[in-house]
Amino acid sequence: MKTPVPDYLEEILSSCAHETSGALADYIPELANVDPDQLAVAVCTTNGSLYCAGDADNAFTIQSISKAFVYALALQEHGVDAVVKRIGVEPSGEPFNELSLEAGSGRPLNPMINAGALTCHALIGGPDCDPDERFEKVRQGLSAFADRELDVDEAVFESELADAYRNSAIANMLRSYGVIDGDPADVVRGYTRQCSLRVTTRDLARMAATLAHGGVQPATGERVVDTDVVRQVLSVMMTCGMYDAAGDWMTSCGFPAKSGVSGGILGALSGQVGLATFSPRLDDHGNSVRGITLCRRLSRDMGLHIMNSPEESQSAVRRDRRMRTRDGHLVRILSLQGELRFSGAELVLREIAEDDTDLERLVLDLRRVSSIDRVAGVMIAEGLRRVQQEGCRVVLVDPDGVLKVPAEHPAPERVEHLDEYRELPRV
Ligand SMILES: NC(=O)CC[C@H](N)C(=O)O
Repeated sequence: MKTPVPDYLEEILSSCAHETSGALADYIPELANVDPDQLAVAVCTTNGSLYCAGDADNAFTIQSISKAFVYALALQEHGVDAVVKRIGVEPSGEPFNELSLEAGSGRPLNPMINAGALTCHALIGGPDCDPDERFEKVRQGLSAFADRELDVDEAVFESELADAYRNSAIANMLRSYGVIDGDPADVVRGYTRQCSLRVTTRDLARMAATLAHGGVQPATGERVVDTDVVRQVLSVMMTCGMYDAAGDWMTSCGFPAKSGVSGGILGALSGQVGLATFSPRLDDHGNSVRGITLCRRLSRDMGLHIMNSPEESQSAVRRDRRMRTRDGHLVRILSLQGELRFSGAELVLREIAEDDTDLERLVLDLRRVSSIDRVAGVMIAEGLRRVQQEGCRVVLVDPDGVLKVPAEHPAPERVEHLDEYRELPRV
């Protein structure tokens, strides 16, 4: 059997291949020289399966997509609180290269606009780090996300640096307000090199999958950043990743994403997939026109919108039986199923709490439960502790050990199967 995923990706590429609206970014002269018809998509799951279509191995510069990853590296190095003191997390509603700081705090509004990204670059390695060493830390960090040594497109770098008046103005503003230390020219140079790192659509999908996988690179198994760092990065991507088109993006695509002026878009949905698109023509916000069309399709077809209503889920309680043992004890057997989270655990606890019979034995059959998350585990363990305290004997049928009972709670009895109770007469 040939998996249908590549055919699907080919199909969505051909459905938007005819679109030619938008324009190449030309404020970086070298970017105006690329082939505008390039088109690619790549999807990488959190278990490392990668699917590509179109020009997925064509190289282009990462540009603003680097901001999400350098933010991750800064958070990892300094901790979330320290970074949030320096760079805000509010969507700016302004173009990415606006000269603006948050009223009151004087911080850049967020790390996805240039003011925040320049500040973020400067945080890597601390204030005394040599600028070349700082860039090398950034390059190595991004390479770890991609599982490939990334290098710089020197022509794009020189081309942007020669014309970097706007970013120099922003860096000088940051220096004058004491947001960055050191020479603003070094920060602009390092940041511009960071934006000139060369990637392919395939690389971006791998980098995205590392975010979707909680900071662990799916192919290497290497932890690149911690889970709390990833949560912070994805949250800021969700609210600020598409600049002044963030609201439109949220409603139509609804997954955390970051775009760059060379035409890439990277998106990540926690626990599921990382994805990337590449098409160089941009809309007025600086986002790839066909990239947005592709992301809308992917979101709709693959159910990636984080606000989608969950599919109708089964009740956590699959069966509820009462029996009396031969020696006369009343037993209630609750058979549970599925993935137990807060609402499932609440249902189970309510069923037990509302039991007005003189319950002497409670059997929880967990063989059809696939997982119990942390909150549901704590709730059920506490419920069981309480019924045990009231003198009820609790038995778990949990051969796979899905319920982890905290050490300080009385350990319930565990049996492998229900045979002991199966032949008993029903009440
Ligand atoms: N939106 C972008 O991709 C902008 C990145 C570009 N290097 C800049 O700083 O202007």
